[in-house]
Amino acid sequence: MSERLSDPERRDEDSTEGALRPQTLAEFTGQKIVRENLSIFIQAAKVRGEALDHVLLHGPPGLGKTTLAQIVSRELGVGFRATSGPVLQRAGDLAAILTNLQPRDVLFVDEIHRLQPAIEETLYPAMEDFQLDLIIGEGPAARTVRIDLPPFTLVGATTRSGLLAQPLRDRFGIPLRLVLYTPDELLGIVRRGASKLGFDLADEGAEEIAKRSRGTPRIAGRLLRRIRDFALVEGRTADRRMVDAALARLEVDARGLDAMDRRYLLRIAQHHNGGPVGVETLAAALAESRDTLEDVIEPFLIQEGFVLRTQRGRMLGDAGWRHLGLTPPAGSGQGDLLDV
Ligand SMILES: Nc1ncnc2c1ncn2[C@@H]1O[C@H](COP(=O)(O)OP(=O)(O)OP(=O)(O)O)[C@@H](O)[C@H]1O
Repeated sequence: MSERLSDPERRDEDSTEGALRPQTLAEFTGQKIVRENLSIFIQAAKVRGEALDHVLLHGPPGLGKTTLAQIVSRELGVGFRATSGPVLQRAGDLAAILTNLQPRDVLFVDEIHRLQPAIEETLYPAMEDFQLDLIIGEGPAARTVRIDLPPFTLVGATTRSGLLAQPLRDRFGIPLRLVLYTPDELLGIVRRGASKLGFDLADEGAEEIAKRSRGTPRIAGRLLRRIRDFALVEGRTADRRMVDAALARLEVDARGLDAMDRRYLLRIAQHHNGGPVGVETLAAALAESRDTLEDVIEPFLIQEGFVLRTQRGRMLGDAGWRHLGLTPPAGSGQGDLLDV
Protein backbone atom coordinates (compact mmCIF):
# COMPACT_ATOMS: atom_id res chain seq x y z
CA MET A 1 0.00 0.00 0.00
CA SER A 2 1.19 3.53 -0.73
CA GLU A 3 2.61 5.71 2.02
CA ARG A 4 -0.05 8.35 2.37
CA LEU A 5 -0.04 10.91 5.10
CA SER A 6 -3.80 10.67 5.22
CA ASP A 7 -3.82 6.88 5.20
CA PRO A 8 -6.06 6.05 8.16
CA GLU A 9 -4.82 2.44 8.18
CA ARG A 10 -1.17 3.25 8.75
CA ARG A 11 -0.26 3.24 12.41
CA ASP A 12 2.26 5.78 13.57
CA GLU A 13 5.49 4.69 15.10
CA ASP A 14 5.45 8.11 16.74
CA SER A 15 4.99 7.59 20.49
CA THR A 16 2.80 10.69 20.70
CA GLU A 17 0.00 8.77 18.94
CA GLY A 18 -0.41 6.82 22.17
CA ALA A 19 -0.27 10.00 24.23
CA LEU A 20 -3.31 11.32 22.35
CA ARG A 21 -5.42 8.24 23.04
CA PRO A 22 -8.44 8.94 25.26
CA GLN A 23 -8.37 6.76 28.38
CA THR A 24 -12.01 6.75 29.51
CA LEU A 25 -15.45 6.74 27.88
CA ALA A 26 -15.99 10.28 29.15
CA GLU A 27 -12.81 11.42 27.39
CA PHE A 28 -13.80 9.71 24.15
CA THR A 29 -15.25 12.32 21.79
CA GLY A 30 -18.02 11.58 19.25
CA GLN A 31 -19.75 8.24 18.47
CA LYS A 32 -22.48 9.32 20.90
CA ILE A 33 -24.79 6.33 20.43
CA VAL A 34 -21.94 3.82 20.70
CA ARG A 35 -20.65 5.52 23.82
CA GLU A 36 -24.02 5.72 25.54
CA ASN A 37 -24.90 2.11 24.80
CA LEU A 38 -21.50 0.82 25.87
CA SER A 39 -21.71 2.77 29.09
CA ILE A 40 -25.03 1.09 30.01
CA PHE A 41 -23.84 -2.42 29.13
CA ILE A 42 -20.58 -1.92 31.05
CA GLN A 43 -22.42 -0.71 34.15
CA ALA A 44 -24.87 -3.63 33.97
CA ALA A 45 -22.04 -6.18 33.61
CA LYS A 46 -20.27 -4.64 36.62
CA VAL A 47 -23.40 -4.71 38.78
CA ARG A 48 -23.99 -8.36 37.88
CA GLY A 49 -20.30 -9.19 38.34
CA GLU A 50 -20.33 -10.96 34.98
CA ALA A 51 -18.20 -10.73 31.86
CA LEU A 52 -19.53 -8.15 29.39
CA ASP A 53 -21.21 -9.74 26.38
CA HIS A 54 -18.99 -9.98 23.27
CA VAL A 55 -18.65 -6.71 21.34
CA LEU A 56 -18.17 -6.27 17.59
CA LEU A 57 -16.86 -2.86 16.50
CA HIS A 58 -17.10 -2.17 12.82
CA GLY A 59 -16.34 0.85 10.68
CA PRO A 60 -13.57 2.44 8.60
CA PRO A 61 -9.96 2.38 9.90
CA GLY A 62 -8.65 4.99 12.32
CA LEU A 63 -12.00 5.78 14.01
CA GLY A 64 -11.02 4.44 17.41
CA LYS A 65 -11.84 0.73 17.52
CA THR A 66 -8.63 -0.20 19.35
CA THR A 67 -9.01 2.80 21.63
CA LEU A 68 -12.58 1.82 22.52
CA ALA A 69 -11.60 -1.79 23.21
CA GLN A 70 -8.94 -0.58 25.66
CA ILE A 71 -11.43 1.77 27.26
CA VAL A 72 -13.93 -1.07 27.70
CA SER A 73 -11.40 -3.12 29.66
CA ARG A 74 -10.36 -0.12 31.74
CA GLU A 75 -13.97 0.80 32.56
CA LEU A 76 -14.69 -2.82 33.49
CA GLY A 77 -11.55 -2.88 35.61
CA VAL A 78 -10.27 -6.06 33.93
CA GLY A 79 -7.18 -7.11 31.98
CA PHE A 80 -6.67 -6.44 28.26
CA ARG A 81 -5.12 -8.84 25.75
CA ALA A 82 -4.79 -7.96 22.07
CA THR A 83 -4.18 -9.99 18.94
CA SER A 84 -5.35 -9.89 15.34
CA GLY A 85 -6.94 -12.16 12.76
CA PRO A 86 -3.86 -12.52 10.52
CA VAL A 87 -1.50 -13.11 13.47
CA LEU A 88 -3.38 -16.21 14.69
CA GLN A 89 -2.13 -18.94 12.39
CA ARG A 90 -2.99 -22.14 14.30
CA ALA A 91 -5.79 -23.10 16.67
CA GLY A 92 -3.06 -23.61 19.29
CA ASP A 93 -2.14 -19.90 19.10
CA LEU A 94 -5.67 -18.99 20.09
CA ALA A 95 -5.81 -21.72 22.75
CA ALA A 96 -2.65 -20.35 24.36
CA ILE A 97 -4.20 -16.90 24.64
CA LEU A 98 -7.62 -18.09 25.83
CA THR A 99 -6.27 -20.38 28.54
CA ASN A 100 -4.19 -17.52 29.95
CA LEU A 101 -7.11 -15.13 30.41
CA GLN A 102 -8.30 -14.11 33.85
CA PRO A 103 -12.07 -14.16 34.52
CA ARG A 104 -13.89 -11.26 32.76
CA ASP A 105 -10.78 -10.14 30.82
CA VAL A 106 -11.15 -8.42 27.46
CA LEU A 107 -9.59 -10.15 24.47
CA PHE A 108 -9.30 -7.76 21.53
CA VAL A 109 -9.09 -9.34 18.08
CA ASP A 110 -8.35 -6.74 15.41
CA GLU A 111 -9.17 -7.52 11.77
CA ILE A 112 -11.37 -10.36 12.94
CA HIS A 113 -12.65 -10.87 9.38
CA ARG A 114 -9.19 -12.25 8.53
CA LEU A 115 -9.30 -15.23 10.93
CA GLN A 116 -8.49 -18.65 9.47
CA PRO A 117 -11.67 -20.77 9.19
CA ALA A 118 -10.26 -23.43 11.56
CA ILE A 119 -9.58 -20.81 14.21
CA GLU A 120 -12.99 -19.28 13.74
CA GLU A 121 -14.52 -22.65 14.54
CA THR A 122 -12.46 -22.97 17.70
CA LEU A 123 -13.83 -19.59 18.67
CA TYR A 124 -17.53 -20.53 18.46
CA PRO A 125 -17.73 -22.77 21.58
CA ALA A 126 -15.22 -20.51 23.33
CA MET A 127 -17.51 -17.51 22.83
CA GLU A 128 -20.75 -19.32 23.48
CA ASP A 129 -20.02 -21.73 26.32
CA PHE A 130 -16.51 -20.66 27.41
CA GLN A 131 -15.22 -24.04 26.36
CA LEU A 132 -12.32 -24.97 24.18
CA ASP A 133 -12.27 -28.18 22.17
CA LEU A 134 -8.69 -29.14 21.49
CA ILE A 135 -7.76 -31.98 19.17
CA ILE A 136 -4.75 -33.86 20.48
CA GLY A 137 -2.80 -36.21 18.23
CA GLU A 138 -3.44 -37.14 14.62
CA GLY A 139 -5.21 -39.82 12.63
CA PRO A 140 -7.15 -42.61 14.39
CA ALA A 141 -5.42 -41.86 17.71
CA ALA A 142 -6.65 -38.26 17.68
CA ARG A 143 -9.01 -37.31 20.48
CA THR A 144 -10.79 -34.19 21.55
CA VAL A 145 -10.15 -32.67 24.94
CA ARG A 146 -12.58 -30.13 26.33
CA ILE A 147 -11.15 -27.35 28.47
CA ASP A 148 -13.21 -24.92 30.53
CA LEU A 149 -12.26 -21.30 30.01
CA PRO A 150 -12.80 -18.35 32.32
CA PRO A 151 -15.72 -16.19 31.16
CA PHE A 152 -14.24 -13.44 29.00
CA THR A 153 -15.31 -10.67 26.63
CA LEU A 154 -14.22 -10.85 23.04
CA VAL A 155 -14.03 -7.43 21.40
CA GLY A 156 -13.70 -7.94 17.66
CA ALA A 157 -12.83 -5.11 15.27
CA THR A 158 -13.41 -5.12 11.55
CA THR A 159 -13.63 -2.71 8.69
CA ARG A 160 -15.99 -5.21 7.02
CA SER A 161 -18.68 -6.84 9.06
CA GLY A 162 -20.06 -8.15 5.75
CA LEU A 163 -17.05 -10.47 5.45
CA LEU A 164 -17.72 -12.16 8.79
CA ALA A 165 -19.34 -15.58 8.67
CA GLN A 166 -22.91 -15.36 9.92
CA PRO A 167 -22.35 -17.79 12.86
CA LEU A 168 -19.47 -15.60 14.09
CA ARG A 169 -21.46 -12.39 13.69
CA ASP A 170 -24.37 -13.96 15.57
CA ARG A 171 -22.18 -14.61 18.60
CA PHE A 172 -21.61 -10.92 19.26
CA GLY A 173 -24.33 -9.71 21.60
CA ILE A 174 -23.24 -6.08 21.18
CA PRO A 175 -22.58 -5.09 17.56
CA LEU A 176 -21.58 -1.42 17.28
CA ARG A 177 -20.99 0.59 14.14
CA LEU A 178 -18.54 3.51 14.20
CA VAL A 179 -19.18 6.37 11.80
CA LEU A 180 -16.96 9.13 10.42
CA TYR A 181 -16.62 12.06 12.84
CA THR A 182 -18.15 15.49 12.22
CA PRO A 183 -15.78 18.49 11.87
CA ASP A 184 -17.07 19.71 15.27
CA GLU A 185 -16.18 16.43 16.97
CA LEU A 186 -12.78 16.46 15.30
CA LEU A 187 -12.28 20.03 16.47
CA GLY A 188 -12.68 18.82 20.05
CA ILE A 189 -10.16 16.02 19.40
CA VAL A 190 -7.64 18.39 17.75
CA ARG A 191 -7.92 20.94 20.58
CA ARG A 192 -7.49 18.29 23.22
CA GLY A 193 -4.55 16.80 21.31
CA ALA A 194 -2.84 20.19 20.96
CA SER A 195 -3.17 20.86 24.67
CA LYS A 196 -1.81 17.37 25.51
CA LEU A 197 1.18 18.04 23.25
CA GLY A 198 1.64 21.49 24.80
CA PHE A 199 1.26 22.99 21.34
CA ASP A 200 -0.02 26.55 20.98
CA LEU A 201 -2.56 26.15 18.18
CA ALA A 202 -4.83 29.08 17.26
CA ASP A 203 -8.59 28.31 17.12
CA GLU A 204 -8.74 28.91 13.38
CA GLY A 205 -5.76 26.61 12.85
CA ALA A 206 -7.52 23.86 14.84
CA GLU A 207 -10.70 24.34 12.79
CA GLU A 208 -8.74 24.00 9.58
CA ILE A 209 -7.17 20.70 10.68
CA ALA A 210 -10.56 19.38 11.85
CA LYS A 211 -12.19 20.20 8.51
CA ARG A 212 -9.45 18.52 6.57
CA SER A 213 -9.06 15.20 8.41
CA ARG A 214 -11.53 13.11 6.37
CA GLY A 215 -13.73 12.52 9.41
CA THR A 216 -10.95 10.41 11.00
CA PRO A 217 -9.25 11.01 14.38
CA ARG A 218 -6.10 9.12 13.37
CA ILE A 219 -5.62 11.54 10.44
CA ALA A 220 -6.43 14.53 12.64
CA GLY A 221 -3.76 13.42 15.13
CA ARG A 222 -1.19 12.92 12.40
CA LEU A 223 -1.84 16.29 10.72
CA LEU A 224 -1.66 17.93 14.14
CA ARG A 225 1.78 16.45 14.82
CA ARG A 226 3.14 17.40 11.39
CA ILE A 227 1.86 20.95 11.75
CA ARG A 228 3.48 21.15 15.15
CA ASP A 229 6.78 20.27 13.38
CA PHE A 230 6.29 23.04 10.81
CA ALA A 231 5.43 25.55 13.54
CA LEU A 232 8.51 24.59 15.54
CA VAL A 233 10.98 24.70 12.66
CA GLU A 234 9.55 27.84 11.10
CA GLY A 235 9.13 29.51 14.51
CA ARG A 236 5.59 30.59 13.60
CA THR A 237 2.27 30.60 15.42
CA ALA A 238 -0.07 27.95 14.05
CA ASP A 239 -2.81 30.28 12.82
CA ARG A 240 -5.04 29.63 9.82
CA ARG A 241 -2.52 30.90 7.24
CA MET A 242 0.29 28.85 8.66
CA VAL A 243 -1.87 25.69 8.88
CA ASP A 244 -3.15 26.28 5.37
CA ALA A 245 0.36 26.60 3.96
CA ALA A 246 1.56 23.52 5.86
CA LEU A 247 -1.39 21.41 4.66
CA ALA A 248 -0.72 22.53 1.08
CA ARG A 249 2.86 21.31 1.47
CA LEU A 250 1.51 18.01 2.78
CA GLU A 251 -0.69 17.85 -0.37
CA VAL A 252 -3.90 17.88 1.66
CA ASP A 253 -6.44 20.03 -0.17
CA ALA A 254 -9.21 22.33 1.11
CA ARG A 255 -11.63 19.42 1.69
CA GLY A 256 -8.99 17.11 3.14
CA LEU A 257 -8.45 15.03 0.01
CA ASP A 258 -4.94 13.86 -0.76
CA ALA A 259 -3.21 13.00 -4.05
CA MET A 260 -4.64 9.45 -4.06
CA ASP A 261 -8.20 10.67 -3.55
CA ARG A 262 -7.79 13.13 -6.41
CA ARG A 263 -6.33 10.45 -8.70
CA TYR A 264 -9.35 8.29 -7.91
CA LEU A 265 -11.81 11.07 -8.76
CA LEU A 266 -9.90 12.12 -11.89
CA ARG A 267 -9.80 8.53 -13.13
CA ILE A 268 -13.61 8.31 -13.05
CA ALA A 269 -13.98 11.76 -14.62
CA GLN A 270 -11.44 11.49 -17.39
CA HIS A 271 -11.32 7.80 -18.29
CA HIS A 272 -14.92 6.85 -17.68
CA ASN A 273 -16.74 10.07 -18.39
CA GLY A 274 -17.98 10.21 -14.80
CA GLY A 275 -18.86 6.50 -14.61
CA PRO A 276 -20.40 4.14 -13.84
CA VAL A 277 -17.23 2.09 -13.53
CA GLY A 278 -16.65 -1.12 -11.57
CA VAL A 279 -14.53 -0.99 -8.45
CA GLU A 280 -12.22 -3.75 -9.76
CA THR A 281 -11.46 -1.70 -12.88
CA LEU A 282 -10.64 1.32 -10.73
CA ALA A 283 -8.48 -0.71 -8.38
CA ALA A 284 -6.44 -2.13 -11.29
CA ALA A 285 -5.99 1.29 -12.91
CA LEU A 286 -4.89 2.90 -9.64
CA ALA A 287 -2.69 -0.06 -8.60
CA GLU A 288 -4.52 -0.35 -5.27
CA SER A 289 -6.41 -3.32 -3.87
CA ARG A 290 -10.18 -3.35 -4.02
CA ASP A 291 -10.20 -3.58 -0.21
CA THR A 292 -8.17 -0.39 0.08
CA LEU A 293 -10.56 1.47 -2.19
CA GLU A 294 -13.61 0.18 -0.35
CA ASP A 295 -12.33 0.43 3.23
CA VAL A 296 -10.01 3.41 3.13
CA ILE A 297 -10.61 5.71 0.20
CA GLU A 298 -14.31 5.49 -0.57
CA PRO A 299 -16.13 5.92 2.76
CA PHE A 300 -15.30 9.61 3.04
CA LEU A 301 -15.71 10.33 -0.69
CA ILE A 302 -19.14 8.68 -0.64
CA GLN A 303 -20.23 10.42 2.54
CA GLU A 304 -19.33 13.81 1.06
CA GLY A 305 -21.11 13.09 -2.23
CA PHE A 306 -17.92 13.13 -4.32
CA VAL A 307 -18.67 9.58 -5.42
CA LEU A 308 -21.88 7.59 -5.70
CA ARG A 309 -22.16 3.82 -5.43
CA THR A 310 -24.73 2.62 -7.95
CA GLN A 311 -25.91 -0.81 -9.17
CA ARG A 312 -23.64 -0.46 -12.20
CA GLY A 313 -20.54 0.84 -10.44
CA ARG A 314 -18.99 4.03 -9.10
CA MET A 315 -20.06 7.41 -10.47
CA LEU A 316 -18.76 10.88 -9.85
CA GLY A 317 -21.28 12.94 -7.86
CA ASP A 318 -21.92 16.66 -8.38
CA ALA A 319 -19.59 17.49 -5.49
CA GLY A 320 -16.86 15.43 -7.17
CA TRP A 321 -17.17 17.30 -10.47
CA ARG A 322 -17.19 20.64 -8.66
CA HIS A 323 -14.17 19.71 -6.57
CA LEU A 324 -12.18 18.85 -9.68
CA GLY A 325 -13.34 22.08 -11.34
CA LEU A 326 -14.86 20.08 -14.21
CA THR A 327 -18.31 20.11 -15.80
CA PRO A 328 -20.30 16.84 -15.88
CA PRO A 329 -21.12 15.63 -19.40
CA ALA A 330 -24.71 16.43 -20.45
CA GLY A 331 -27.26 13.75 -19.52
CA SER A 332 -25.11 12.03 -16.92
CA GLY A 333 -27.71 10.59 -14.57
CA GLN A 334 -27.07 9.17 -11.15
CA GLY A 335 -28.16 5.59 -11.85
CA ASP A 336 -29.66 3.48 -9.11
CA LEU A 337 -28.07 4.37 -5.84
CA LEU A 338 -27.05 1.51 -3.60
CA ASP A 339 -27.77 1.78 0.04
CA VAL A 340 -24.45 2.84 1.56
N1 LIG B 1 -12.89 9.57 19.88
C1 LIG B 1 -11.61 9.84 19.87
N2 LIG B 1 -11.15 10.91 20.52
C2 LIG B 1 -9.85 11.21 20.46
N3 LIG B 1 -8.91 10.51 19.79
C3 LIG B 1 -9.31 9.44 19.16
C4 LIG B 1 -10.66 9.04 19.17
N4 LIG B 1 -10.78 7.94 18.43
C5 LIG B 1 -9.55 7.64 18.01
N5 LIG B 1 -8.67 8.54 18.43
C6 LIG B 1 -7.25 8.56 18.13
O1 LIG B 1 -7.10 8.11 16.78
C7 LIG B 1 -6.04 7.19 16.68
C8 LIG B 1 -6.56 5.91 16.05
O2 LIG B 1 -7.37 5.24 16.94
P1 LIG B 1 -7.44 3.64 16.97
O3 LIG B 1 -6.08 3.06 16.83
O4 LIG B 1 -8.25 3.28 18.13
O5 LIG B 1 -8.25 3.42 15.64
P2 LIG B 1 -8.85 2.09 15.05
O6 LIG B 1 -10.24 2.41 14.58
O7 LIG B 1 -8.64 0.98 15.98
O8 LIG B 1 -8.00 1.88 13.80
P3 LIG B 1 -7.80 0.49 13.10
O9 LIG B 1 -9.15 0.02 12.73
O10 LIG B 1 -6.94 0.89 11.94
O11 LIG B 1 -7.13 -0.39 14.12
C9 LIG B 1 -5.46 7.02 18.06
O12 LIG B 1 -4.30 7.81 18.15
C10 LIG B 1 -6.51 7.58 18.99
O13 LIG B 1 -5.89 8.27 20.04
